[in-house]
Order: sequence, then C-alpha cells, then structure tokens
Amino acid sequence: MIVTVTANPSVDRTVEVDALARGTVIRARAAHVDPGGKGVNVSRALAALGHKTRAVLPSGGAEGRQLADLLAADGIELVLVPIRGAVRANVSVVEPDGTVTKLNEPGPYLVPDESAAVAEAVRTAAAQADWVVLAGSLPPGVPEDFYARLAETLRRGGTRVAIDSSGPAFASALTARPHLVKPNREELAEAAGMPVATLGDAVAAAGVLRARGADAVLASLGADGALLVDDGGAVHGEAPVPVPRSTVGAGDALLAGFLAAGGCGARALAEGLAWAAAATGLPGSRMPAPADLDRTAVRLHDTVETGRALRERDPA
Ligand SMILES: Nc1ncnc2c1ncn2[C@@H]1O[C@H](COP(=O)(O)OP(=O)(O)O)[C@@H](O)[C@H]1O
Ligand SMILES: O=P(O)(O)OC[C@H]1O[C@](O)(COP(=O)(O)O)[C@@H](O)[C@@H]1O
Repeated sequence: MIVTVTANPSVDRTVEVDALARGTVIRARAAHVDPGGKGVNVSRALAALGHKTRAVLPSGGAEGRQLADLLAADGIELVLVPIRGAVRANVSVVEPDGTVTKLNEPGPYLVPDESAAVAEAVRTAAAQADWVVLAGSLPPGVPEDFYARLAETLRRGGTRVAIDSSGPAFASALTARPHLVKPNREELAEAAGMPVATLGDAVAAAGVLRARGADAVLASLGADGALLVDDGGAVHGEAPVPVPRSTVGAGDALLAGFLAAGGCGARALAEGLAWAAAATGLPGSRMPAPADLDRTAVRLHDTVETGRALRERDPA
C-alpha cells in the first residue's frame, strides 16, 4: 500500500485558448476540470494502473467537496481532514503549441490545530504502508518543517518516505533523511544551489542532495528523461514521446511508477519512465491506463553521458 499526503490539494482547471494575451478578453475553446495536487496525482496514477493507494488531504469548502466528488470514481481510499478554509483551484492555460501557463493559488490558511490534525491523520493512515509520499507545496499557516517532521517520525517507525516538494519545505525535508526525493530540474538546481545545464550537472546536484540527507534522488529532466542516483551510482533513462500533449502531472506519474515497481534500482526507473511517457502523451493531467503503457520504448544508460546538454523545458 502506498499512502500519499497532499498538504495543499487543488481542483485543477485546464483552459484551452488560441493565444494568451495580457489585458484582453480571451474566449476559451474548451475547459475541463481534474483532481489536482502532487500526492493526489500519484494516487490517481497508482489507482489507474491497479495499485492500492490511500490519499490523505485537507478538505474544506465547495472546492473540497468538488475534489472529493472528482476522486470518488478513481478507486482511491480517501482520508479527508476537515478544514475551515476552502481547497484551492489552480488554472492551467494551454495554447495550441502546447505551451502551458500555470496559475497556482497559495491555498487556504490552516490554523495550527488543522495542521496537527493532518499530521495525526498521516500517522494513522501510514500504519503498514510500504511507502508514504509527501508531496506538493505547503498552504499558508503550515510550518515550513511540516514534511521534515512527518518524515522523521515515519522513518523512525520504519516506513519508507518519498518527498516531492519545492523551496524551503523541500530543503528542510532533506534533513529528515528521506529514502527518496523526486525533484524536477528546477527544484534540483534550487535545492543544490547550482545551475543544472548538463547530465553531469544533474549527477553532481543529486550528489549534493544526497550529502544533505536524501538516500536516493530520482531527478525528472523533462524531455531528457530521468536520472536515478543512489548508493549503486547513477543511471539515466529516457522514453521518447512522439507527440507530447501535456506534462501536467508527468512527474507525479514518474514517481508513482517508480514506487509501484519497488522504489529502488534501474527496473523501477524504467517503470517510472514508462508511466511518465504515457502521461505526457495524454491531455491535461490524465493518468495512463494499462493500454497506454509502452515499456519497449524505455532506454536505460548505465554510463551517464555527463557532457550532454539538457534541452530547454518542452512547452507541452
Ligand atoms: N517532452 C517529453 N518527452 C518525453 N518525456 C517527457 C517529456 N516531458 C516530460 N517527460 C517525462 O515526464 C517526466 C516528468 O517531467 P518533468 O517535467 O521533468 O517533471 P514535473 O512534472 O515534476 O515538472 C520526465 O522525467 C520524463 O520521463
Ligand atoms: O503544490 P504545488 O507545487 O502548487 O503544485 C500543485 C500543482 O501541481 C500538480 O500536482 C501537477 O504537477 P506537475 O505539473 O509538477 O506534474 C497539479 O495537479 C497541481 O495544480
């Protein structure tokens, strides 16, 4: 069982427009709504591919009810912690060439009792979990070391912990010695305090994160695939996507596939890459079904091509 924790979930609205122009009225071509938040997406990917998962998240307001309704059909065991504020709504504006502009709200203010209730729900939900995933930003009011403290407690109790966050919440969580962290290229560079322009830079930056406390680093590198750095060394892998549709949630699919395949080693990296490639080929944050996976497209490289320049972020 993989338990996910999303401190700041969202209702994700994706709006398709012909062109984005500031200060004008834009008539959208289409819009759709998905459940959102990084841990929520990890659970969605796991459930879509037949794995047992439980998602812990604060829930309040009309958006909280909407999010629970959207998730009801997904086969995820939900642990909803009531809060007074309303769950946020994030908007992604997609242009025809695939460029995505994201507007992520800060989220509701959580009073100390509400933060404590989420932490308590996680401790209960985590009993007998194979992995606990702590993912996404923290809403206002939740202390910066929220994931760090949870990770420390879970680790002491023998539970494996994976973290996918950013900024101070991520930096502080490293000190809790998580088993796995999943930064994207920007988060890797920010946390390591160095530019990441080549695969060699990514290996070096992952080394910095390991020196700060992470056992293993699964770095997602957009169109350049992903890199796993652990005690066994570094492995790079990629899975080309002929027509990328949307990368929203692709990093979450990568992490979900990696954990579903055991959460360590090259085989898990390959599985994560297959899930991420499939998610990248689907619209919005839709998660792949078994028929969407093509494991034959995955290529692993034991020798990392350190001089290889990383591509600019794909607009899709
Ligand atoms: N253009 C692309 N072509 C192929 N795979 C991609 C592409 N963009 C993303 N991916 C896959 O999705 C994963 C996550 O994407 P990335 O943008 O790095 O993460 P995040 O969504 O967390 O920002 C990558 O590691 C890669 O496996
Ligand atoms: O918690 P954050 O960092 O604001 O991110 C939340 C957003 O990220 C997502 O989980 C998608 O993640 P990615 O685009 O990084 O794959 C959305 O569902 C959600 O709106």
